[in-house]
Amino acid sequence: MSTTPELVVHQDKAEMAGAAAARLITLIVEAQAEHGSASIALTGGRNGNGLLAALAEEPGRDAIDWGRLEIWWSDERYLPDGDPERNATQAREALLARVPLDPGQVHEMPASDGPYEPDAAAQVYAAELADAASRAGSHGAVPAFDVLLLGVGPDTHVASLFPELPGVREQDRSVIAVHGAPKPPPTRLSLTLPAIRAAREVWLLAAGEDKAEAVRIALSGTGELQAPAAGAYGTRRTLWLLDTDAASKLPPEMYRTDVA
Ligand SMILES: O=C1O[C@H](COP(=O)(O)O)[C@@H](O)[C@H](O)[C@H]1O
Repeated sequence: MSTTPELVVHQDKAEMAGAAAARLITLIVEAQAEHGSASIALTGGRNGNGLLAALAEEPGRDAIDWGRLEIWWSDERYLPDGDPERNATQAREALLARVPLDPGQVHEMPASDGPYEPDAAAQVYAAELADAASRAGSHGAVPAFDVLLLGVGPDTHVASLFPELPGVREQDRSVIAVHGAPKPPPTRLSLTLPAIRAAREVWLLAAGEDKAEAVRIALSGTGELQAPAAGAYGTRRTLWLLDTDAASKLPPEMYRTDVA
């Protein structure tokens, strides 16, 4: 079931990151109250890491019960463990190493110096997700993440699903290896659109002028093959968190500027 995108525009990238961090704290606390533990899927990229860094600085982070939070990724750059370009390395530096998380709660996608080739690595992560889903009593291939975060690339890519590449067409698998990505590194691992759509909430983050055209295209009825961001939505809520530059090509009646 698709949910209609809600758009919130913030003054600038820093305000957007701070507001998104505060919003994420609230969501996690509410999810923990509602069903015991919370599960979130992180994104890489500038805006995803900006949000995590803002969360690390936010005093409200102490409201989160860090022992009851499962952390996953929506995509990963297939690089050696600890590589500074890996999404997991950047998330560790921005937040994860600064909060009390047990390693068993942090579900990184496999690294290129591990035992798996990219396609096997995707299968291994898919199996880990399926196991977590079944332990949570779900019949789906992935857990119903409380929130799944996505950065929107200037070409409308989300996770590592790029326009017109085979990954964006995938309907059967939850995780795929991506070969020949137009953005370095060329080899990546990614959740697919059906896996993304299992999330209760999907938040798409975009800040900066270089994202304005991608945001316009994705929200103007373009199909998901041409604009993967258009195919990313949650079962309860789809939220686009933007700054004024990224929203500059949208008609103002499409969005609100409050931070509710
Ligand atoms: O390479 C990636 O890029 C996207 C977007 O990054 P941004 O820096 O343009 O915000 C990111 O969401 C994805 O996780 C990452 O692997």
